[in-house]
Amino acid sequence: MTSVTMSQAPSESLSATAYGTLPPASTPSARKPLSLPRLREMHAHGEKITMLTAYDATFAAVADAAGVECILVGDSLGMVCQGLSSTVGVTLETMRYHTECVTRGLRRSQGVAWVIGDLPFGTYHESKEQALRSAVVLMQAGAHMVKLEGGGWTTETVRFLVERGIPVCAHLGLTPQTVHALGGYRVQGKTDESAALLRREASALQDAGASMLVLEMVPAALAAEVTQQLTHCATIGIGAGSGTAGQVLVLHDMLGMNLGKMARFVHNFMDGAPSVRGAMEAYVRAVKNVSFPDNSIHAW
Ligand SMILES: Nc1nc(=O)c2c([nH]1)NC[C@@H]1CN(c3ccc(C(=O)N[C@@H](CCC(=O)O)C(=O)O)cc3)CN21
Ligand SMILES: CC(C)C(=O)C(=O)O
Ligand SMILES: [Mg+2]
Repeated sequence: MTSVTMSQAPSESLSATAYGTLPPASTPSARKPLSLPRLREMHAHGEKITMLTAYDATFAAVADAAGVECILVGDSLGMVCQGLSSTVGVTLETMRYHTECVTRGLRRSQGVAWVIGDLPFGTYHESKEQALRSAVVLMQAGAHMVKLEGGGWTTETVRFLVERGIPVCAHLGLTPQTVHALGGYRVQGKTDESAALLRREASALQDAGASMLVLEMVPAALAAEVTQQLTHCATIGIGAGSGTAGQVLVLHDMLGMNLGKMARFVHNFMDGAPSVRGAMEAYVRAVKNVSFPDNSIHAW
């Protein structure tokens, strides 16, 4: 009893000084902020990592309050918010603007989510120096980490950013920024050769210092294998089955809202949920207890 009082009193006064009055300890916003050490701990303990996209202040605050640990300001906003037919047309200025909206919402709601800014097409392709300049724009907008798409050719860039204190999330499998080279939004890593290449690239990205790796639209067995192979980099799946260290979905998709047809890996969490926050809480529960994704429905 004494130890509880002793350990709570100093942290309460410290928090009150730094952040003003905190909500009661039972509210989600009283959770510990996610950090790279906390991420490593979750990964090591096999606790699933939850991620959703968000593009504005209110949705970010609600997702955080629902217990979503990571918020990805995805360049999918080009398709979802701007009505583009791919993510290729999204600019760094647009990503900076939405990253600021999200981080402002989290600041005002005392949210603790880990914010990942998606580097858009063409802003990290030229050189590692260009990538650093682009990453700095998103970090100064409040992101904690940047994400970039691609395999071997990005490893030098990943190392350059990580050495300079910028946490990096890599992205393999279906990389939407290269949709025109891939010939559509198709499953990747189906052949022995492409699966072997993906395994090699995943290892190289981990060695370069990436602490997360999105695996998009790859067979569940391959994603599970890569997840086991990476001990220092947490895989985050989307259309990659239930064997990854965490999951991500596009916000509008999981709320049942889409301009075209839904991808197979999507589940509408508004089904049976009383509110948007309830749907997000259902998503967090389903990812944590590994009931989403269902490999017989949502994966390849
Ligand atoms: N709303 C939204 N959700 C996403 O998941 C998403 C975006 N936008 N924009 C960026 C990329 C593009 N993504 C996409 C887009 C289309 C399919 C799709 O049409 N999938 C079909 C066909 C699969 C196939 O041909 O093999 C499917 O049934 O899943 C999948 C992922 C994923 N990302
Ligand atoms: C689908 C996720 C991984 C993404 O990159 C985005 O939303 O832009
Ligand atoms: Mg993206």
